[in-house]
Amino acid sequence: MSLIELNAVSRTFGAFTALRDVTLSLPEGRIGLLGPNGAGKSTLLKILMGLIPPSSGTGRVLNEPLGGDRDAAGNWRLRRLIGFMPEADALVPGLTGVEYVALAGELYGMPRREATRRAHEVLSYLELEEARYRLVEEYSLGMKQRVKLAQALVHDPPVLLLDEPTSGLDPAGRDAMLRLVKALGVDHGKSVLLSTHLLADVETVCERVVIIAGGQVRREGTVAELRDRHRDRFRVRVQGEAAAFRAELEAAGVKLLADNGEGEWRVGVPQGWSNLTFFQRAAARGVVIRSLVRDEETLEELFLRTVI
Ligand SMILES: Nc1ncnc2c1ncn2[C@@H]1O[C@H](COP(=O)(O)OP(=O)(O)OP(=O)(O)O)[C@@H](O)[C@H]1O
Repeated sequence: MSLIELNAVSRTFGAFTALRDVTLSLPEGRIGLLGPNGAGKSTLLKILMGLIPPSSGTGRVLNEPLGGDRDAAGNWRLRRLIGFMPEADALVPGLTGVEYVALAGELYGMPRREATRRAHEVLSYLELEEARYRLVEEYSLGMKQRVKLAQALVHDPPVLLLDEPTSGLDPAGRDAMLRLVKALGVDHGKSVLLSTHLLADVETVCERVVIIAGGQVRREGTVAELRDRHRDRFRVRVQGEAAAFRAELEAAGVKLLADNGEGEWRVGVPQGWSNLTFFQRAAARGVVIRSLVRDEETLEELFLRTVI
């Protein structure tokens, strides 16, 4: 089944357009929603969760329409399918960890006893067993992030929408959070939409990535596809009849991306082109290649180029 289908979804706040014409079709799995601050990630998650409606466009999550029906108990059907971890500190002071997570369970429509039972289970899974009877406001930042994740998991939804789950964490806390999120996907079969501005978070956890900037989808695909697409760059330094050689390369479909004016070029090559192809063509022209190195664009460079 498709995880998310969006058809020309836009969202405005007054005169400001936070999301513009977002059309997406995403399979189940672990998906990174990657974009700089203000890109529209939180707005998109809130629309998927049904917290705010789109201004225009339609969509489905696991086949349930956005803004769709309520069940007999008056709960949005969509909300049962989704666990949402907001970026903002949504903790309720005065409650212990277990009370807080159980309350979230009741808000998702679970009977109280079941919500409490699940709260204990989920807190143990997230390594908060010891802390579960302490007040949430006394938790460290890492614990607060985990208890927010716990409340998203309490009703055992198939889909998790996580808004910047590593926000504010130190490297060890970040690693721990990413490990937990990945395990929820790999070991427990949850689909995860992980919103972040950190490419490394996406690379650690996700199979696919949607890059969003200025309220628009800029790229979408598997993380591997995005990498592969950029294995076509070389840096080449030549000696001899450079101009004729360069013209020949361009005629063969090589793109000159940069020329430092001292005989070093940065080029993009067509498919099937190898190191050997350079040497063969150079030899035929009487040109000497003094150095030839692959010059892959890193995913980080790709991301920056995409969003700027
Ligand atoms: N309720 C609102 N009223 C007015 N503007 C809003 C509202 N919510 C979001 N925006 C604006 O929409 C844009 C996108 O915000 P959004 O929070 O979706 O971005 P984001 O990608 O999640 O970034 P961040 O990581 O900084 O939260 C921002 O310019 C923000 O100021």
